[in-house]
Amino acid sequence: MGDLQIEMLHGKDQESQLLHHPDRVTVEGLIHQSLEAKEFSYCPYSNFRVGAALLAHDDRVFTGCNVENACNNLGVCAERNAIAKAVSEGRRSFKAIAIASDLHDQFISPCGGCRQFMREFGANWDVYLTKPDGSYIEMKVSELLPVSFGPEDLSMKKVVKIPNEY
Ligand SMILES: O=c1ccn([C@H]2C[C@H](O)[C@@H](CO)O2)c(=O)[nH]1
Ligand SMILES: [Zn+2]
Repeated sequence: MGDLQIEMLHGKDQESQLLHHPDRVTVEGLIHQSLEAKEFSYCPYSNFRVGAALLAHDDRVFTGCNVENACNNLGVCAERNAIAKAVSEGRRSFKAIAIASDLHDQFISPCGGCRQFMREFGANWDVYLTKPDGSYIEMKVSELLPVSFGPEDLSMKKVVKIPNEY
């Protein structure tokens, strides 16, 4: 590694930087923000609070909580809420998302819809599945949603050309 690169890594968790992961302090901060976001959860139907904190490429953090509805299927998950906030403020590139719930013994696992929503913005970024004590496991979007379908697939070669107008 060149001197310049070493200098750029100065003061950071070098291994994390080399692996293109956020450093430990950043990860812990993001988890803390997901736990805080959980406090705003609106979940009168499930009583299942979820919070998310999404780290964009420019290091801005967007938080989200689940927001339920009397018309049940209109509820939105914490992760999707955070992603929609970020995209609606011009961010489409993400480093990581932390997800928090109140489950005592389990790491919160995102639903299938949220996995697909994350995958829309790339498969190679980090997801931290946490417990309320701040412990976590780290997974890539691609591990949570293997053999995924994404935006690139829409423009792959097809056997027939479907005209725009029928
Ligand atoms: O990863 C998850 C799992 C569940 N929920 C929400 C959806 C619903 O409001 C409640 C119960 O499923 O928790 C999330 O927001 N994120
Ligand atoms: Zn979800």
